This record gives sequence, C-alpha cells and structure tokens, in this order.
Amino acid sequence: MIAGLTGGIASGKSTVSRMFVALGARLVDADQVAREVVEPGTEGLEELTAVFGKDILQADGQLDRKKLGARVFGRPDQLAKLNAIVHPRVRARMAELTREILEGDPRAVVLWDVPLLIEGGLVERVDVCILVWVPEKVQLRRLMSRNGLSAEEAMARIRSQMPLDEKRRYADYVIDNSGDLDWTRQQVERVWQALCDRRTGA
Ligand SMILES: CC(C)(COP(=O)(O)OP(=O)(O)OC[C@H]1O[C@@H](n2cnc3c(N)ncnc32)[C@H](O)[C@@H]1O)[C@@H](O)C(=O)NCCC(=O)NCCS
Ligand SMILES: Nc1ncnc2c1ncn2[C@@H]1O[C@H](COP(=O)(O)OP(=O)(O)OP(=O)(O)O)[C@@H](O)[C@H]1O
Repeated sequence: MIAGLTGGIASGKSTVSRMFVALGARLVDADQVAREVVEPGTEGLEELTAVFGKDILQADGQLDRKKLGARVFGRPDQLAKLNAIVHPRVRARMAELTREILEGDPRAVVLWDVPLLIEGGLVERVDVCILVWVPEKVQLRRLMSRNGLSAEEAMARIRSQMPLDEKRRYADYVIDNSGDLDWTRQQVERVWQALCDRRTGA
C-alpha cells in the first residue's frame, strides 16, 4: 500500500511522518530525495546551473539552497523552471525506492511524504491521501519561527502552494496538527489503525 502524506510548508508533515514510522510505516521523503538528485556531480545540479547560473553554487560546489529559494519563491516563472528540472527526477527516484521496499516486504505501508502531492499530480498514484492540516495563522507562525523568516518571506512560500483548506477536498484522512503533539499522535494512531484495516480488507 502507498499512503501519501501531504500538507503545506511547516504544517507538520515531518513531525507526523516520524509518528507513522514509529508505528511501522516505511518512509519515502520527497524533500530528502529532492536534495539527493541535485547533489554535486549529478545531472540535476548540472541542469540547474545551466538554467540559473553558477552563482547558485556555494564555494564547496553544493547548491546554495537559501540563494535559490530567494530567487524562486514568489516568482512563478522561475519556480516553474526549477520544478521542471527537479520534479521528474524526484518522481523517478521515489518510484525506485518504493519498488525496493515493496520487493523486500510486499505488505509494507509505504508513506510518501510529499509537500506537493496534490499540485504535482502524484495524488493519483497513491492508495490513500492523508493531509496534515493547520490554520494558516499557525502555519505562518511556525514557519517564521522554524526558518527565521520575515512574515513576507514566509507568506511567499505559503502562497507558492495550494491553500491547505483547498487540499482537504483530496484527502481521505485529515490530521489536525494545530493542537499539542499528544493530540496529533492520537489522530495518527487512529489513521494507522484504519490503514492496517484497509490493508487486511477488514
Ligand atoms: C528552492 C529550494 C532549493 C529551497 O531549499 P530549502 O532548503 O530552503 O527548502 P526545502 O527544500 O527544505 O523545502 C522546504 C519546503 O518548501 C516547500 N517547497 C519546496 N520546493 C517547493 C516548490 N517547488 N514549490 C512549492 N513549495 C516548495 C515545501 O513545503 C518544502 O517542504 C528547494 O526547496 C528546492 O530545490 N525545491 C524544488 C524541489 C521541490 O519541489 N521540493 C519539494 C518536494 S518535491
Ligand atoms: N503540534 C505541534 N505543536 C507545536 N509545534 C509543532 C507541532 N507540530 C510541528 N511543530 C513545529 O512546527 C514546525 C514545522 O513542523 P514540521 O517540520 O514537522 O513541518 P513540515 O510540514 O515537515 O515542514 P516542511 O515540509 O516545510 O519541512 C517545526 O518547528 C515543528 O517542531
């Protein structure tokens, strides 16, 4: 079974995915894969520098993520260029990792943690879609505090994604992460039980 876990920036996907992993889910993390496919020496990084210029690299040859982020968030044309380079590579690598997990354990629940699951169309490839939801003002506050961003910078990132309230339409399960972590864990346990029941056809 493939379960898609999505939300918005700083809505709590990583926090929730850790809870699912503790219960037995096998994680495939799109943000992590997106880093892997643009490591030094990859074709992905070569294409990025061909399109955005060599000044998006740090002195050590790694991608300067802060600099590229400042150039793309809030500029849809630039963001589209970045997505066109990175997303096909992320999808291919995620499919490969998923295959490897399911070959080793056909009964595994593979959790795809993908911020852009809905925007990127991957929602059609999962068996169930789980949304980590918070009200926008909580999302803004947590993003500003976690990343040290101004309200304006944080809103540019939030506005690069589909609003969380719209994402609810696509979700089979919604986890409200606006309360304390214990409350979130209780909801995760309920969804996990539902996934296990679904898997056994109960
Ligand atoms: C622009 C980059 C270099 C900024 O790096 P940075 O380290 O600051 O952020 P990080 O990668 O950890 O992403 C943080 C969050 O930003 C949001 N985000 C990232 N990329 C995008 C995007 N293309 N569109 C909308 N939101 C995005 C996601 O919610 C993500 O969880 C980086 O985000 C990137 O390469 N993005 C393109 C790849 C992508 O779409 N990743 C998202 C999952 S596939
Ligand atoms: N229930 C909660 N109560 C208080 N703080 C929380 C809660 N859930 C998450 N946080 C905090 O909010 C921030 C965002 O959470 P997290 O990193 O899990 O989000 P995310 O959706 O994975 O973000 P991104 O995809 O943007 O990296 C973190 O600093 C995290 O510690």
